[in-house]
Amino acid sequence: MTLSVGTLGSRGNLGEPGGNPSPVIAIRDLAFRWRRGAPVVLGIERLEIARGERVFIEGPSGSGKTTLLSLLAGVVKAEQGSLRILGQPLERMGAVKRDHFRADHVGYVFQMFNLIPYLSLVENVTLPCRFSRLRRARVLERIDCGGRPTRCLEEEALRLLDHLDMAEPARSKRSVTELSVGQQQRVAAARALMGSPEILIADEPTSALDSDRREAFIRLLFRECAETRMTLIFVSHDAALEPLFDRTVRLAEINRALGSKPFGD
Ligand SMILES: Nc1ncnc2c1ncn2[C@@H]1O[C@H](COP(=O)(O)OP(=O)(O)OP(=O)(O)O)[C@@H](O)[C@H]1O
Repeated sequence: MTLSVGTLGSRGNLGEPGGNPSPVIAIRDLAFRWRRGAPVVLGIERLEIARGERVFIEGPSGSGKTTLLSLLAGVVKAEQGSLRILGQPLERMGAVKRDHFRADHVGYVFQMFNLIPYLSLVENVTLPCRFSRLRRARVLERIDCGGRPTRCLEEEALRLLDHLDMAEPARSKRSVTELSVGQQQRVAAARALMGSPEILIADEPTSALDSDRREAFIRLLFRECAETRMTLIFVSHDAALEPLFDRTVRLAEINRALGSKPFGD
């Protein structure tokens, strides 16, 4: 099955200085198995996602949602087919290069948030800028702090936390361990947004929240993504959230490794 691209803009992808409206994510004939000899768990003929699109990934348990996110983030690599992110072929990159690529271009909100308990809220949020010079440079470009980069990073972290209604806990130096689940989630989102990565991936980030707070969180996420036309890939089991998104990708429909859809190894 072929999914069409919603063309939402034309900022040039990496390696395409002409600024063609090429997709931020492009998959062709991809096959992934967790280890050699094991069955293919994800087989996607074609999937394209445009810059700025907000995509809801839906599918039953075991259909490969988290596997797809791991591939998009470059945590794992497909043995067959091609996966281009920002025009770059991830399948041709080694693990170290993929780690750098992820640090520079992908923000990830994990299901369990993965905040670091011995760091302050602001330090948790500025973390991506320790791993990525590009994300750090983007913050420093945006804020003038009189040549004091650490202050710039802290200011940006506080701005993001403020937008996510977390400025007060950050200023009062609350520990990560004292935060509610909803508050931890917002810190995790601020961390993923820090340094404006082109792609934001969120894996079930709302599963611990009640429905009102889920929707409020998503709207906050949308607002931040819209500022830099970030592409949002969002996985959830909650069908009520689906209409908020530009598009839904149904893995049960496109994953040829599932059920009746034969997949030629
Ligand atoms: N690290 C792993 N090693 C081996 N197999 C795995 C691993 N992670 C997932 N799988 C297998 O890959 C398939 C897809 O799993 P995945 O976690 O991507 O599904 P999912 O749609 O995210 O499920 P859920 O909604 O339950 O989180 C399943 O058959 C699963 O058992």
